[in-house]
Parts: sequence; C-alpha cells; structure tokens
Amino acid sequence: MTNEAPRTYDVVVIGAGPVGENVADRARAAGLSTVIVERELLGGECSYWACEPSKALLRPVLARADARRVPGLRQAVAGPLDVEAVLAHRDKMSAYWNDENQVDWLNAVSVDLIRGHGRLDGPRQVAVQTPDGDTVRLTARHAVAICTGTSAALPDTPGLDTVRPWTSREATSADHVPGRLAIVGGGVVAVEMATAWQALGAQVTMLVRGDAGLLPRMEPFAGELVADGLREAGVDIRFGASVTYVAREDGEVRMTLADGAELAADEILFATGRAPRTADLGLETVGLTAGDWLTVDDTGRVTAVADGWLYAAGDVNQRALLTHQGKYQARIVGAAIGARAKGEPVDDARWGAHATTADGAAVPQVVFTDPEVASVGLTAREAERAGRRVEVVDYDIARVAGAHQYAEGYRGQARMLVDVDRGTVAGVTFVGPGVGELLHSATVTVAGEVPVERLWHAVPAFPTISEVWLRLLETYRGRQQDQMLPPEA
Ligand SMILES: Cc1cc2nc3c(=O)[nH]c(=O)nc-3n(C[C@H](O)[C@H](O)[C@H](O)COP(=O)(O)OP(=O)(O)OC[C@H]3O[C@@H](n4cnc5c(N)ncnc54)[C@H](O)[C@@H]3O)c2cc1C
Ligand SMILES: NC(=O)c1ccc[n+]([C@@H]2O[C@H](COP(=O)([O-])OP(=O)(O)OC[C@H]3O[C@@H](n4cnc5c(N)ncnc54)[C@H](O)[C@@H]3O)[C@@H](O)[C@H]2O)c1
Repeated sequence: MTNEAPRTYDVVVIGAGPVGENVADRARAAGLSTVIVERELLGGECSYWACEPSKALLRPVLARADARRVPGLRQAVAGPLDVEAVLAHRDKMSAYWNDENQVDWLNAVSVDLIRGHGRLDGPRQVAVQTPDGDTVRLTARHAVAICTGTSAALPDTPGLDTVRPWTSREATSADHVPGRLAIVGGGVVAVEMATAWQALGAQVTMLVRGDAGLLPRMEPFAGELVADGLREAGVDIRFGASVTYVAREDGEVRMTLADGAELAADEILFATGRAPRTADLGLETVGLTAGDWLTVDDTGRVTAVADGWLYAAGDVNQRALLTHQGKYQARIVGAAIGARAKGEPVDDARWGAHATTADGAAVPQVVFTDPEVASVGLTAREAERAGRRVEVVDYDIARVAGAHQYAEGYRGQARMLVDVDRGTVAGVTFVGPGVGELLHSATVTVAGEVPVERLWHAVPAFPTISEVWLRLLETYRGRQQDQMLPPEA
C-alpha cells in the first residue's frame, strides 16, 4: 500500500452521481480546483439503476397505453411489446453500464477524478481507498461535499438473506422477465416497476402493508387512480399485506403474510424505501453518527459540523429524493461554496441565489405510471399539518376538451390548493395520461408565487389538456362568487 503526501484541492466532492457531478461542475466554474471521488460509475444510481433504465422500460408501456386509446391507432398496437427490443433500448439508455462519456465530460470541465471509496478522516480531510488497495489522501481548502446518495433499504424480514431479493437495481437491470413477480411496497418504485414488468409479461402481485393505499405521500386520488390502472393491466394488489417470512425453495420464492396467507413467485422485489450511504463514510471522525441522513441548511452546509466546511447535497440530505431536485441543490451549493471561498456575500434569503428554497416549497415529481401522476408543492394533508389555510379546488380532467382529443375515455383528476391568505397556489396534483409534460406550468406557478388573479391572464391553448388550469380557476372563482351571494330568503 502506498501512502503519498496529501493532495490539496479547494473542493473535494465524494460521490459522482448526478448531484456530485453538478456540485463539482459549479465549484470548478467558480474558479476553484476540484476533485471528485467515485467508487462505482460516474453518473450514479440515476444513470444506471434508477431514472434512466426505469423510464426506458416504461416509455414503450405508456406510449402503447396512450395509442390504445386513440381510435384508428388502437388496432396497430394491439399486440404484445417486443420484450427483447425494450430491454435492448433500456441497455442503451443505461449507456451499457459504461461511464466513458461521463469521464470525457469531467475532463472537459477540468475536474479531477479519483476512483475509489472515499471516507472523511477528520475536518477537511478525505482518504480514498483505491481499487488496487492504495490510499490517496486529500485536503480541502474550502469545502468537502458529500453526495453519496442512497441504497435500497431492506426490512429485517426473517429468511430475507436466503432469497436473493430484487432491489431497485435488479428491477431496472434484469435481463429476463420473471413469470411471477411479487413486489413489496406501495411507493414510487413499486408502482413504476409493477407497471413495467406486468406489461413486459410478468404476473405481478403487489403486497402493500397498512391501509394508506398506493403512493401514500401524494393526494389520495393519485394512488386510487394508479391502483385502478394497475388492476386493469392485470396486477394483483393486496392491501394490508405484511410479509412475515420468505424463503427460496425449489427455485421459487415462498412468502408468508401476517394473516397466515401463503404465496409463491419467481422473484421478489423489495421497494421499501431508501437508506443514506453514510454507514462507511468516516462520519464519526467529524463528530457525526455513521448511517445517519445529513441535515443541511438552505445553502447545503451540514448543520451539526462547526466551521461550515462540510456540505451535503442530493438524496443523502433527505430533502427530496429526486435527481432534478438534487441537481438544483448542487447548482446552489456549488455557487455558495464559490461565493464563500472568494469572500463574496452569500444570498441565503428566501429565494436568494444561494438558498435551496424550492426544497420546501416547490418540489416537482412525475410518477411514470398509467395514468401518470404529476405533483408540485403541498398536498391538502400537508397544508393542514403545516397550518396553512388553503382552498382545495378539484376538477375532473375528463371534462376538458383537450383530454377528449388526447384519448378516448380519458380518465384523470386535478387538484389545486389556493393559499387563501397569500392569494397564490400552494400545490397542484394532476393525474391522467400525458400530464407529466403539464407539470412545469404548475411548478412555475408555485415557485413564482404567481397571484391567482394574474393566472386568469395565462391563457391555455385550445384544445390541450392544459385548459384544466382554466377550469380549476373557474371552479375557484365560481365558489368565491357563491360565497358572495346574499343568503336565500
Ligand atoms: C428505481 C428508481 C427510479 C427513479 N426514478 C427517478 C426519476 O424518474 N426521476 C427522478 O428525479 N428521480 C428518480 N429516482 C431518484 C434518483 O435516482 C435519485 O434521486 C438520484 O440518483 C440521487 O442522486 P445522487 O447524486 O444524490 O445519488 P446517487 O445517484 O445515488 O449517486 C451517488 C454516487 O456516490 C457514489 N458513492 C457513494 N458512496 C461513496 C463513497 N464512500 N466513495 C465514493 N463514491 C461513493 C455512488 O457510487 C454513486 O455513484 C429514482 C430512484 C430509483 C431507485
Ligand atoms: N418517477 C420518480 O420521480 C421516481 C421513481 C422512483 C423512485 N423515485 C424516488 O425514489 C425514492 C424511493 O422510492 P421507494 O418507492 O423505494 O420509496 P417510498 O418511500 O416512495 O415507498 C416505500 C414504500 O415501502 C413501504 N414500506 C417501507 N417499509 C416497509 C416494510 N418493512 N414492509 C412493507 N412495506 C414497507 C412504504 O409503506 C411505502 O409504501 C422516492 O422517494 C422517490 O422520490 C422517484
């Protein structure tokens, strides 16, 4: 093992997923010497085992579902998906699990790369264990940024160690379609992977604990409409189903549920949430606890560490486990590191250049199921918990002319929350085919804190689904006018 003298950089980034890459890019653009440490592939979970492969699997499924609702086109797409072609497309969209292009990009932006496992080794110090067993020591003049993301969190179900369960990694990279796939969980990964694998030919059974339904963090109608869509596609959804024991016997996975029911499948996917990759990161050398999420302020600094040199961005800070939101944090964190290093003022006021204000106000998300779910800002439940006075405005998207054009028998639902004290929109949820591309209008409205009265002047084109905005506003105004009418004699 060689132990060279420590190399010094202005900024050391640990983890080259989408977020680490962007922190490094922004820090370098601010004129700071920057090195990034990566133990697997540049591009992280998103490029190889999450967003890219999952959406490549889902795109043909959703395009076919849409086409089947268009008269004149339905017959042309009546047949099954070409599984081999879908998997080949997925492989291509995952860059064949090769990060050469991303290395080229890193070189082009003049960020140094060290491959290996990075660990903190005291304040501003990082030790990298390289694949050939060497240790490279790094010192950061200004900042260390932790961008190590998350891994699948598995429950401690007895027998789990014997079944070789699928996690999101296997679910997005599998090269064959299992005959029967059991999915534990009712969150985003569970519903997306149920949509994909059922359409590719597996018989999917979802085992969802409790009675909160699917997508429990979203508006309840989102989970209900997605459950309807999955059932129509042939998925068997069992609510109140807790797995108490699993075993792999004779090549199949056997499960026992809390109510004593038994079932078998060829594979079992645990889509039961995420855990931060901080267990083996040397957190204890800077007074933090191994395995914890890293709590940060709005400029991305880890709040529990003195002197403000340690930052954390992306999944690992648990603010919003989404690529686009982590990259937003990364742009701001990179700029904040740059400003502090140069002694420039840091604008961390609400919506300031160095504050990740949107994390708490306007996080957009699209769930790529049939129907799609697109949401930003608060749900009604969250608004109530936060003590915000909101008016809940609902509209059936099927009544919008553009929805009739989009698909025969369109089914969908929209909800807008109007903050009655501020006169702005606090949250929007759309559910229905094609609504994902509608979401940014809602994000601009929420993040821009556009007064509801001004929205009347933002005219949606006819006949598009976006006319749902007009209908939501009319519903809201109609209600207000009703309230202004004198009581009937
Ligand atoms: C199945 C699935 C589908 C998803 N789909 C979407 C989607 O459609 N849209 C969306 O916005 N989000 C989606 N997400 C979430 C998205 O993948 C994450 O939010 C995103 O990857 C987080 O980026 P990150 O850079 O914080 O972490 P990661 O992408 O996890 O990257 C972290 C990197 O750090 C490296 N690393 C970790 N520890 C060390 C260490 N000690 N030393 C060196 N390197 C280290 C890892 O190898 C990895 O490359 C999905 C997630 C899953 C599981
Ligand atoms: N399209 C997208 O934007 C997209 C797609 C996939 C994932 N993601 C991101 O990835 C993150 C992780 O997704 P996820 O689905 O793994 O997590 P999640 O938190 O969304 O859902 C986890 C589900 O597992 C259940 N669960 C947890 N522990 C369990 C246990 N012991 N037994 C049974 N059920 C259990 C929960 O009740 C919940 O239904 C999400 O926060 C999401 O932001 C985003």
